[in-house]
Amino acid sequence: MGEVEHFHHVSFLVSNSLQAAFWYCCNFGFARFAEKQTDKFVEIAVKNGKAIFVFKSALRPNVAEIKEDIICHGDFIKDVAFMVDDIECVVERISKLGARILSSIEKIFDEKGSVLSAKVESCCGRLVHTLIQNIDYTGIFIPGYKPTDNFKFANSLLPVRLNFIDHVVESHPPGTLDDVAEWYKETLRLKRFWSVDDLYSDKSLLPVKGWLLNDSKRTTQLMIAEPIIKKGVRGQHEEFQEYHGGAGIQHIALNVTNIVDAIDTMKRQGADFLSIPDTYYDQLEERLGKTKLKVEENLKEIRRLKILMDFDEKGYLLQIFTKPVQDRPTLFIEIIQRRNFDGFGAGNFKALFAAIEEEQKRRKTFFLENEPKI
Ligand SMILES: O=C(O)C(=O)Cc1ccc(O)cc1
Ligand SMILES: [Fe+2]
Repeated sequence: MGEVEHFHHVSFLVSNSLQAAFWYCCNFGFARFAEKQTDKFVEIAVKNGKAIFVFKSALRPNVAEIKEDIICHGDFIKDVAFMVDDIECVVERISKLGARILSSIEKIFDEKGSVLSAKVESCCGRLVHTLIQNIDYTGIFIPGYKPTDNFKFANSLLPVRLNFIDHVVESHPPGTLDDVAEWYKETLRLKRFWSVDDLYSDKSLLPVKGWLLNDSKRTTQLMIAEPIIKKGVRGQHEEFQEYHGGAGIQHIALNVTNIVDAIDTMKRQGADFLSIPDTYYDQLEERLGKTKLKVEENLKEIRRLKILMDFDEKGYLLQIFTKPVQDRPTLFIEIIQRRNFDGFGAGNFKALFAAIEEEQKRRKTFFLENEPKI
């Protein structure tokens, strides 16, 4: 007991929740469905399938609880919320470990029933984790949120179907993964499922260390990553941490059943993804030609839409990554489809890392000598 069941939602702290929510609805097919307002904050919840994002902003100046956060990080993911089976057990373990309990267990309720909820600090910068255990809640989201209609304009767009949050990736400073993995094991019972000490070891690209942590049923996938520092250049995690202001969520992957349809629609409606060279698809088709794997999708469409593909003898995954989704080069979104393949696209790391480094060079954040002199 005392285990995580699945991601419940992800909550962003932003300067204007209305605009952020609208932007996510237009780009990724979310629909606004719930809202909560207090004297200090407004929160807007958007949903697509089981994936729920919440955007929170302050309604007045100098709100103490978030002042530091907003000054330091800009718009960012503040809270990765988990559904747990026994909140008392989890909170007790967390307090024993010495982590701060930001809100102790509380029963929250409205006319649709109740849940137990608590909030704890994480070991990932200023990220927090809300923990939720259901009692008998039948409402739309969490007690206290009122239903809202979707944005009229977003309703008129072509639909995009997402399923759920496939995985979340945290970016940590170099040399800290052991402690981070230990923290998630001791608190949330997330265990290391696999680890790669060098996610991509080609000498021409910058290495990243990444470990995948899972709950026992493997429905919650949390990846923790850190850079392996190289002189003279700023890798993707150094760039993230420098612009974000420390450790934080680097990307969120959203699971889909039909990635070709989803990406075709998202691209038509303006979502901006990393570009992949044609040579990647020449090599992919050659490698696929040597296997007996049956691919349902049209490879011409995969090439046209610049979707990445990795496979083994049993199945395959298709994935694509957006450019950063705010002014700073920090958080990005991944769309992923799995067909009998629950690993990570190790065969895609080269293409992904090359595309990210290309973007870094374009933004002039890759080489350290280009650092702006303040
Ligand atoms: O391939 C994926 O979807 C991953 O999530 C792996 C990953 C982990 C860390 C990175 O900096 C980049 C990619
Ligand atoms: Fe990912």
